[in-house]
Amino acid sequence: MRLFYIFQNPINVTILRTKQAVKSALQILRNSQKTIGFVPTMGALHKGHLSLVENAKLSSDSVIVSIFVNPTQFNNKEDYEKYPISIDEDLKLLEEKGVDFIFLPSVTEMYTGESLLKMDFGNLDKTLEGSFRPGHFNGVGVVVSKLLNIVKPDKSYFGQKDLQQVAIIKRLVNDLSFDVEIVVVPTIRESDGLAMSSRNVRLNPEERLTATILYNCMFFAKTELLQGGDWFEIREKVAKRFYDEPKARLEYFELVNTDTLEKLSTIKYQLNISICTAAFIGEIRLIDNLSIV
Ligand SMILES: Nc1ncnc2c1ncn2[C@@H]1O[C@H](COP(=O)(O)OP(=O)(O)OP(=O)(O)O)[C@@H](O)[C@H]1O
Ligand SMILES: CC(C)(CO)[C@@H](O)C(=O)[O-]
Ligand code: BAL
Repeated sequence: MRLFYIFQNPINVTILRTKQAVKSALQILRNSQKTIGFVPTMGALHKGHLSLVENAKLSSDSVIVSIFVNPTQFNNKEDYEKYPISIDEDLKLLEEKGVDFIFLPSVTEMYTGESLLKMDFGNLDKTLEGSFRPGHFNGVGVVVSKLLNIVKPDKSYFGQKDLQQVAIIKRLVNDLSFDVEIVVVPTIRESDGLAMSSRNVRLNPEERLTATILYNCMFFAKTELLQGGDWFEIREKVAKRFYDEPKARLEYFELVNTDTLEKLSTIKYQLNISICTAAFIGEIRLIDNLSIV
């Protein structure tokens, strides 16, 4: 019985709720030359997040995961209020994965009053998500800067699913000389292609089936492009597929340079190209992207 109990609780994860607690706990590691891998999240964890944790475990001595639903990156009040929260389940999953520390700050621990700092990333935050979620990347830029300053990791892990976020964070880290390596982890998908996302739990069963339209359209477009198809004709066909699906509403479907996010109309003479898309499935807004070349 006792052995069983020990087996069920093999790892001791430490929960840190304040900046000071993070500082003290990680200083001990730094003093003994241990490398620190950091995975920032907003919780409601799934296999996509766990893949970031696995990558961190492989290349860092100690792993810290933050769970913080950052209010300043939500441009839509209802999206913030309905953002899925499953702390108990999250802690269990992270403990099973062998994470060393979980940073679980409150909003008042992260923000004292209104955040006045404004970040401008040029074209990077004006296009794609930036056009539809005003202020979103300012909120992401500020909170990621705060988290990196608090944790001071050697490496920090982000998902390719949020391609624009990756481009912006790389730029942020470079421009502000954060001493951290940004590691980008491929998108983990369900067996039918849907990118794993915390917001997927808000889809009803019918919407969950419809949600495959994002991946299916990107896959269709990629196949046509690689066979020499014209981008604008392909996009017309994609728009029609969305139009014919009453539960889906397309916001954008763009061909872009993966690093600069510059919009493209051909895959000729270029490398590093992705399709990026966002769509509402019912009331739930999902994003995804697919690398072309
Ligand atoms: N399917 C996935 N595969 C790999 N990484 C992912 C995946 N989904 C999210 N991530 C990454 O996990 C980190 C935390 O993301 P976050 O907590 O916002 O989850 P999410 O699933 O993207 O939620 P949502 O998009 O609904 O806000 C980000 O770096 C994000 O890119
Ligand atoms: C990077 C992040 C944790 C900042 O709140 C968030 O944008 C996310 O989960 O992708
Ligand atoms: N991973 C994206 C976070 C957001 O939608 O706010």
